[in-house]
Amino acid sequence: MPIASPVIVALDYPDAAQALAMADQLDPTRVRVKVGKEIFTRSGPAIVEGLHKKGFELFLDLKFHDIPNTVAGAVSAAADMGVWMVNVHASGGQRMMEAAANAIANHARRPHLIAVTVLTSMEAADLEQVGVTDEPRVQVQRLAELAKRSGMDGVVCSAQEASMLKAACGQQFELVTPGIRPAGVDAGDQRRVLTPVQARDAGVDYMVIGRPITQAAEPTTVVDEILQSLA
Ligand SMILES: O=C(O)c1cc(=O)[nH]c(=O)n1[C@@H]1O[C@H](COP(=O)(O)O)[C@@H](O)[C@H]1O
Repeated sequence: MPIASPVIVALDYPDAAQALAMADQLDPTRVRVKVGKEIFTRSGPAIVEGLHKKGFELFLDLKFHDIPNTVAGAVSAAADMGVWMVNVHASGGQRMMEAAANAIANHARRPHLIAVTVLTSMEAADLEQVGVTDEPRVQVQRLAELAKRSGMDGVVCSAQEASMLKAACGQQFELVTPGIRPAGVDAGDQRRVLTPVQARDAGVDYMVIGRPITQAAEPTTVVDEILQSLA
């Protein structure tokens, strides 16, 4: 049965034991979890299996970005693992995203297929260094519209762009937003941030939250506080 919570906890840990220990403190009926590049590179599909066994719906965040044939195969492998959500980089282009969508179109357990627009750690100066002179929100909307045309279910963006994208791409187009920081919590390397309540009010569907929970002295208290603030 799908869970109603918008919260996805990013399990960014250097080993499976720590990620699984954190998961043991979380309730799979109240939050989803995300497996990213650090833990997956260390532990591989075993960490996905371990979290599935604990009953979690899982976002496999490997941000595939390669030639269409390679990304199609990678997304297909993710679907075979039974993950709930998987992502690619929208900047891989329309043919790459269409190949990814086609690869899983008829999969029995088709995951949500999401495209990353502009990383939430990037601001205008970072984009300029890679040759994009538009403001982040302009580039985000450009890539979100391309992702929609290419058959993606939604995008990863900052909550700062959520209301703009709901207007541009429609209510059904899913918005997954990292860069979430409860008031007073250090932004770290994130640049385009909002609080959980601001993100909800902006219309996001899912919020990815890592260090504010995983680095807290009492992670479960932080999860409770976030969920209560959203209730
Ligand atoms: O795709 C992602 O999940 C992602 C995209 C993005 O633009 N920014 C971003 O921070 N993320 C991921 O979201 C998580 C955010 O973690 P915290 O900054 O610790 O809350 C990390 O696991 C990032 O890899």
